[in-house]
Amino acid sequence: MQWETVIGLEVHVQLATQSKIFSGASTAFGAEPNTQACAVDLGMPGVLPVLNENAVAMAVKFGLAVDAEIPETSLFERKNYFYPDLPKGYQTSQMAQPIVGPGQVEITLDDGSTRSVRIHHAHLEEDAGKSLHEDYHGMTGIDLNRAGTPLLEIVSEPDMRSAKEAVAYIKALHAIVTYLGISDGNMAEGSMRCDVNVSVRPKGQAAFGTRAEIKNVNSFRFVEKAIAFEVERQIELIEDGGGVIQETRLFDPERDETRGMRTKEEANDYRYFPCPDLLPVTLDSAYVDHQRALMPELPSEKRHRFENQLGLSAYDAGVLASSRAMAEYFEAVKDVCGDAKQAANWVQGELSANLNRENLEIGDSPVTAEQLGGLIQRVMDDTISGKAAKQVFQALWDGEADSADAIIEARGLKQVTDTGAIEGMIDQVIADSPVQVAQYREADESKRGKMIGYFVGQVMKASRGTANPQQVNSLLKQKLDQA
Ligand SMILES: Nc1ncnc2c1ncn2[C@@H]1O[C@H](COP(=O)(O)OP(=O)(O)OP(=O)(O)O)[C@@H](O)[C@H]1O
Ligand SMILES: [Mg+2]
Ligand SMILES: [Mg+2]
Repeated sequence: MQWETVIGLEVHVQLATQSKIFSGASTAFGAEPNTQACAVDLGMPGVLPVLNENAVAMAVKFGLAVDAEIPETSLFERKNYFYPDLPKGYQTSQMAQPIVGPGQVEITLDDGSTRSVRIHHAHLEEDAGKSLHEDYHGMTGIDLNRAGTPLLEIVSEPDMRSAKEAVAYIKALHAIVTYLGISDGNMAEGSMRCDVNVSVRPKGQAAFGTRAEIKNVNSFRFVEKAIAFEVERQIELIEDGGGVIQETRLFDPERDETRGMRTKEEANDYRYFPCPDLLPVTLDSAYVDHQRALMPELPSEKRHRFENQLGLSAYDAGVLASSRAMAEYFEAVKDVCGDAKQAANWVQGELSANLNRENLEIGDSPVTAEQLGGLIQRVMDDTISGKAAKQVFQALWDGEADSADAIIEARGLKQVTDTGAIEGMIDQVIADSPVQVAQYREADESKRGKMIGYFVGQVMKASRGTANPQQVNSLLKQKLDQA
């Protein structure tokens, strides 16, 4: 039997506000446990939540970035459940009337093809606290610092059909939220967490199979592994005559497997009801237009501009626009050297190879955009050869000096463009190679182009690579053709 995988994702994005969604407590990461949870975050009696306007603005910007409808009215509701990290006994969330309506995201697969994934909706909610199982000698500690941190939960339609598509989708969301500056997107610190819903069905069947939901998968690689394991588990279950039950599972990154946690609650188990402490949120079109005007250029817009205005290939444009940091670095290099194609080649070639090798993000590159732009300038104005440029790059990377010019000077890499000096070397090579010269002069014009390579090589060797190859070529031609 041929099986088809169906995937839908719930992605929780931590919004980059300074304070919490309903209180003034700080959201800074890494503070001492329980120093950043105030009475509002804990739901103490007699306190009232006040909605953080920045969280609203961020959610609206996200909605506009995915072509979503922004409903005029949205509503906060209480989602009631008991858990030690939720002392309030309910999470303030949105259900029936979320802040962002249906939209869509364009995803790019490894082969460069694109497709669209529909967004069902996105809603605002508060985060819960965190259980700390490791550090307390057999006891579980509860850190409530995270309680009340604003989250945007982005719920996709079950539109993805492979782990690769799911990863491409998360990457597309990551690019959007970091471009918008509404989240730092740091997956290791939990700023983006995915619940992965997976089901399988016989190929050709219209109805979906029963889904399992894998909670809190927090890296691109784990998403891929969790899906691979889950798909196999479900197919095996069904082929053995059993069935998948709708449940919440946990991914164990040490064993690359998912394990059952609890059977899935139905929405009505949560007894959602409108939060009596918070007014409905009403956004008029002037507000939405204002937010639209504040939006920066988005990944897909940048990609199209790189392609259409700067003349880059679709592939190059896609890679360079994939993160805001990469796009900004590339544009800074281009502005210094004045040539988009050269800038693209160097950023994706030499620079990326070095970053990958040392496992660095572009933001941590030891070579700055100004330095790389300066180096490319020296290649373009023929001060150094392409070969010498690689040496200079490496020296910049190693911190040998702080500009390409200083390294070129110190290492004596300047190309010889003085015609007299080059002519002297050419004359010497011609005098030393009587046999080759005779062969060249007897040969047809059509063969000479190839034969000249020998002489160019000799002259370059004599100059230790510093002669300008184009100049060597044309001067050699003149001299050899003369006699
Ligand atoms: N048969 C299916 N196979 C795979 N994914 C599915 C299937 N049915 C629904 N999904 C996906 O599951 C997700 C359901 O998320 P949603 O937030 O609506 O509900 P939930 O998981 O029940 O609620 P909660 O927010 O409490 O986890 C969506 O992303 C949807 O696309
Ligand atoms: Mg959900
Ligand atoms: Mg869910």
